[in-house]
Amino acid sequence: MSSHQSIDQSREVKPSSGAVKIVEKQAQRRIFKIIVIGDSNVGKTCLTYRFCSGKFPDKTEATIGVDFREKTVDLDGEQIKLQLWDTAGQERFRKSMVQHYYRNVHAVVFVFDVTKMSSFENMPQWIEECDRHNLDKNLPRIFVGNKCDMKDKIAVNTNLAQKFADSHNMPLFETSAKDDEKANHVDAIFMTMAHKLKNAKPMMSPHMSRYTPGETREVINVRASPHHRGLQSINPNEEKTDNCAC
Ligand SMILES: Nc1nc2c(ncn2[C@@H]2O[C@H](COP(=O)(O)OP(=O)(O)OP(=O)(O)O)[C@@H](O)[C@H]2O)c(=O)[nH]1
Repeated sequence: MSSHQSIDQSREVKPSSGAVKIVEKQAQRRIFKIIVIGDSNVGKTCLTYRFCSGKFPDKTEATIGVDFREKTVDLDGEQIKLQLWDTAGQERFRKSMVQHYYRNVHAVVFVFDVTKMSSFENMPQWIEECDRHNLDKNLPRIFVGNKCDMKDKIAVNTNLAQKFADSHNMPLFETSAKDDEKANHVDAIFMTMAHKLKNAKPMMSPHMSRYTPGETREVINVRASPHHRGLQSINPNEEKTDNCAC
């Protein structure tokens, strides 16, 4: 039995009620957890914000712990919810949360900054971190070079990035969270992932599905002032709350 079916059964509802139909529709919606990882300052927050809110954030600060955003997308008539876990790149802001990132993950987006060679050179370490946390090597993975709008500062050329992506069996996307003309391109990254997930993965684990009917956007262990990014704050001092999907 799928986790969502068990939600349906836990609700006492009358089959003829209109409200029941809504509940059932929500309960059947599949949810996928995608973690976005890479060095600090490469633009993980801006990419997830661009996808979920359709714009480049006015202001960002280093992520503390993890920011959590969601977007529901329509794939061939099926509503799929993508939960994007925007993780802190700075080691000191990751420590307390890191074990939560890697639970029940369905896909990974690796991000580097095309203007910063070190962010590309550190990629093997991010892959190793995934391995250390026993992430299934067959999970869909996408490799993203961000900040392509800074054309005169490009340090990592496409050939090099493509070679790395090929050697790790990942598609490469070079994009810009900032450039409005590339907004569709950012969408394409996450929609490609959604398509891969739709075909590859059946359901959320039962542990996570407890939270599936809600439509709220939440932040776990957020930065000091998340509101400018359109996020809601849970208690920033709590590592884990009842609303935490980890
Ligand atoms: N030019 C340009 N700047 C960008 C782009 N994406 C992000 N930035 C800038 O890069 C800086 C870091 O962006 P963030 O999205 O906060 O980076 P992050 O990877 O989430 O950083 P951490 O939270 O520390 O891990 C900010 O000043 C952004 O404005 C982009 O596509 N082009």
